[in-house]
Parts: sequence; structure tokens; C-alpha cells
Amino acid sequence: MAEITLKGLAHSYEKTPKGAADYAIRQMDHVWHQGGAYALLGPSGCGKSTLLNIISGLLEPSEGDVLFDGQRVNELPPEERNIAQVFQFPVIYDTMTVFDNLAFPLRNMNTPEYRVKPKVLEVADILELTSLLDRKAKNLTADEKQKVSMGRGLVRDDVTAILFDEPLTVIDPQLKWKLRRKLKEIHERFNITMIYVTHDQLEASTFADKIAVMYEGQVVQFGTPRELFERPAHTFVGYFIGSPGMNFMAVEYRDDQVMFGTQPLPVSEQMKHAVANASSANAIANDISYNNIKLGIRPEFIAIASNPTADSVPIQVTSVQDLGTYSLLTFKLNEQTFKARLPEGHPPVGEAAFAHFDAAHVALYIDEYLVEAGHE
Ligand SMILES: Nc1ncnc2c1ncn2[C@@H]1O[C@H](COP(=O)(O)OP(=O)(O)OP(=O)(O)O)[C@@H](O)[C@H]1O
Repeated sequence: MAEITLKGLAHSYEKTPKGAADYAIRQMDHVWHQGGAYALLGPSGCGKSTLLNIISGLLEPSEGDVLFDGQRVNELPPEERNIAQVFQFPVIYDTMTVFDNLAFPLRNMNTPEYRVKPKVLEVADILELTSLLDRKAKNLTADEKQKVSMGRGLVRDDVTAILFDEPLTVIDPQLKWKLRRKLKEIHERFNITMIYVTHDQLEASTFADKIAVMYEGQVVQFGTPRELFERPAHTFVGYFIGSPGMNFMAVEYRDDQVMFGTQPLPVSEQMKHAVANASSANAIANDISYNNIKLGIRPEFIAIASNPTADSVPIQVTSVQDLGTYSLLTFKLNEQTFKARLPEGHPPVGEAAFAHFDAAHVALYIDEYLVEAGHE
């Protein structure tokens, strides 16, 4: 059991990296606390597997340190880190029985047989593999093989953490949900740190208590699924989390108004003040690029009406899609496409309508990062 700390960590696959673009992992500090159920979520190529391989010891970072309970482990090989890693595809011995596959990590450490059997039976029971224990692994289905692969990660009592790298890719969709529940159950029972890599937000939020969202080699936010939804710290999180993601407007402060292109936006006084400040010479001196100011709003917080109000803007509705419990409305404002979620039973709207942005849910982003209006 251990706390895993990444300190000033960076990794480049290039021998002589020339700039940020040559780094698969850009300078980061991060702590995975003992016993946490974590997800590492991000799009393909953002550096998830690289980070996992650095933690397990399959890869040595080009810069920075990996610490287990405060001890530097950079040079420790995987087998001495006591970390179990479950990969996308099952890693098992086809010619061995399921029992022997599960027993392998224990026997490999010279665990006495009287201890091997109860542990294998316990793990087989959790993963519902008991009836298959005498079968040769090669005769199993892909799902069953992956369960054995997971089981091999779980049999050892001495593991510091279990790292899962998209472990349910080969699993039948119907079984996926069940296995995710199983993993959660196992986490609660054994109190092992688990880091689960995925590019699927649903998978991440059903498994993890806290999610690290990765983008271009950096963890841009580490928070609960709720925090990621309610206060995305980076525009990428807003866009990636949610269904569909957050809408963004590139704005500027002009003539005492917050302008989205030619459209003045009715925002709160506080937000107006914040955008004005970010656009000022003062802000430039503080190194804030006044060219990159965005307002973000989730589709859930845009109200659509057929008639104007004092704080609504005229829009052009392009489509309304009925999705059962809600409708997804697509509209154009200042030539840009937006999405709004309409609750069930919402009155029909025509092509020319009006959008109202709920001021409490409009967020300000400068250079892609969230700025709390009033704290800028
Ligand atoms: N062995 C390698 N040699 C050179 N570049 C690599 C190597 N492995 C990964 N990369 C590059 O490093 C970056 C991060 O890759 P990585 O596999 O860690 O991302 P990922 O988020 O796990 O993606 P995926 O979900 O597709 O597996 C990518 O640009 C990738 O092309």
C-alpha cells in the first residue's frame, strides 16, 4: 500500500526534445492517495499509457521523480514496485488452467500452497470464475480471459496499486457494466489504490471517486465527476465531459459591453467586470492574453423561448432532436453552432427564437483555464 507522488514529472520519447510538442508528458506534479479509486481520462494520444507505464516502471521518465510513500523509485524495475497492471488485452498462459493462472503470481513469490489455494478461491469467487477453475485458459472466451487477467492482479496481498489500461476494451458491452461494478466492489473490499485508464467519460465516472482529465500530456483537472461537470477547470474538460459538451464563445470587451462578434451578451455585472479586467492593459501586464477570452455554458443551462426578454439573444434554430427524456436543440448565434438541452414537454419553438444564458452557470476562461469571476 502506498501513496504515489509524481514530482516534476515529464517524458519525451525523443532523445533531444526541442519543445513542448516533443513531450508525451509535460511537466506535472500529482498525488494518487493510498486507497483511492481513480480514473485517468483523456483522448487517444494524450499520454495516458505513457503515464501508467512510468508509474508501473515499464518506462523510466526522462525528467522528474516517481515516489512511493516518499521514496524515489525511478530506477526500481516493475517486479520490485509491487504494482499489478492489467492491459487492454488479456495476459495469461493459455496452456495453464484458470486456477494455475490465478495462482501464478503467488507461486512466483514462493507463497506456500496452503496460502495459495484460499486466495485463488476468494478471487475466483469475486470474479465468478469458480466453475472454470479446472479449465485450460485457451478454451475461455475473451471476456473470461480478461477476468482471469484481472484476477492475476488481485491475488497478491502486497500490491501497492492496480493499474488498469482500458481493461474492458475486449469485453462484451453487456458485461462491461457488470465488470465495472465488480471492480468497484473489489476496491471497497481490499482498499487498494486503483488507477483506471479510459477515454470513455461514462466508464470513468462509474468507476472512479476522482478523475484526472489528461490533455496534451498534462492533467488539466483532477476532481470528482460532479466537479468536472459543474466547474470545468479547462475548456477541454468542458468540451470532453458532458453530453454534449460545453458551448464556448470567444468574447471581447467593447463599448462597455461583452461582445460575441457583433452580438452584445447580456451577462452579470460581475462577469462584465471580469471580462473588462482581462481585456485591460493591466491584464496584459499580468501576462494574460486578452485575445483568448472565452465564456462557457453547458447545454443544460441555456433556456430557449419564442419571445424575447431583456436578457435574451436572438438565435436561429437549425434542428431539434427528440431524445426521449429531453430534446437536443441546435442553434446558430453569430455564425457559430450551439447546443441546448430542452426538458421533456418543452413548448415547440420555431426557427427564429431567443436564448437565455443562466448567469450563474456562465464560466470565464482565459487562455483556456477557468477564472473565477470576481477573483481575476
Ligand atoms: N514508444 C513510443 N515511441 C514514440 N512515441 C510514442 C511511444 N509511445 C507513445 N508515443 C507517443 O506519445 C504520445 C502519448 O501516447 P500514449 O500511448 O501515452 O497516449 P494514450 O493517451 O495512452 O493514447 P491511446 O488511448 O491511443 O493509447 C503520443 O503522441 C504517441 O504517439
